[in-house]
Amino acid sequence: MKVAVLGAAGGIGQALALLLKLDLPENSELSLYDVAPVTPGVAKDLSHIPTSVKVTGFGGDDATPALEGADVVLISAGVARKPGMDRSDLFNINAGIIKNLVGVVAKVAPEACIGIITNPVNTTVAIAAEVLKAAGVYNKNKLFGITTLDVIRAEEFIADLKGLPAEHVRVNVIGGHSGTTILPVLSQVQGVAFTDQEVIDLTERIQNAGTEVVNAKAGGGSATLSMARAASVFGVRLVQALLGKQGIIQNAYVDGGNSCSPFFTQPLLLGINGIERVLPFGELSEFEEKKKEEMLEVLHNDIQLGIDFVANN
Ligand SMILES: NC(=O)c1ccc[n+]([C@@H]2O[C@H](COP(=O)([O-])OP(=O)(O)OC[C@H]3O[C@@H](n4cnc5c(N)ncnc54)[C@H](O)[C@@H]3O)[C@@H](O)[C@H]2O)c1
Ligand SMILES: O=C(O)C[C@H](O)C(=O)O
Repeated sequence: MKVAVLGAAGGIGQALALLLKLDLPENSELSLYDVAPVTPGVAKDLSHIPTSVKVTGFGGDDATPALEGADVVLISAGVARKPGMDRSDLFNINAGIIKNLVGVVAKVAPEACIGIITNPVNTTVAIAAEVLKAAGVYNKNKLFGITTLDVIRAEEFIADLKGLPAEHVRVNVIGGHSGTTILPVLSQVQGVAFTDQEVIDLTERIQNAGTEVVNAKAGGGSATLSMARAASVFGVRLVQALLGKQGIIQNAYVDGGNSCSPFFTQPLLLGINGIERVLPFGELSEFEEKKKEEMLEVLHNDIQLGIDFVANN
């Protein structure tokens, strides 16, 4: 399997490349691309780590050589937030980046699974879908918004609050990836009881965790190391499923035929062709059902913004 990382010289990209070099299945190929000229050097640096994962790197304006033969494409190319910004403020710059890069993927690696990291994810995934549709190569089972960071954050926050090993906590996070569209389904967490106030506080903290990091980095960007971990978990599990490993369930933001939204984050059974089955997100508490209904207008508007962007550009 060949995995390409687009945006590979960035804060997420370099850390993600390191983790994939270490964690991808034996004899996988890792291809790095970024407009930054340092990218071949990032690959050379990683190539000195003794694993069977072979790394190549490409800089400049053309992603084509990095995408040749790619089975999975992970995209973190784009700008990150500064304090005072919402993820939607990144749209004006990142929309064009995603449109252009996915256009190259459509030409060079039309069968690849695509994982979008670049914000605003609620919108950039819709942009990617429209670009792939226009190229005649759209496969809804192979396009993912990577929202795994919300899941690992929820697991850590709950473990910390309840004094549990984070490795033993599993949380289903649904919706999208911005503010109130991020909905952790705390009522489904096994073996843990929450007071009503804990549910309110935890939900808000998980929804605002990105901003927590942006503010703490004081203008130095947004989450990179935790995102690299999240994206590497997603990427490695997707590759394992593509290679035939059974029973891999992963939440991601997808065109899953959910009646509540054209794109929605929910549990997925992964398989050799990407999404094998979209799984139900299960029963929600009254609080969660209310939060879900409240977020849908924002989510729908975010998605429409992406559709309109491709239609008009
Ligand atoms: N999905 C999530 O949960 C999540 C989490 C954290 C960050 N993000 C998003 O990921 C993106 C990247 O964040 P970062 O901290 O790595 O930013 P960064 O600025 O450190 O890195 C971005 C990289 O993209 C590259 N780039 C820009 N335009 C490009 C193009 N056209 N082709 C190829 N490469 C290009 C830049 O050269 C840079 O190396 C941001 O949009 C951020 O909001 C998403
Ligand atoms: O918050 C951001 O801008 C980055 C990312 O979406 C996050 O959740 O950390």
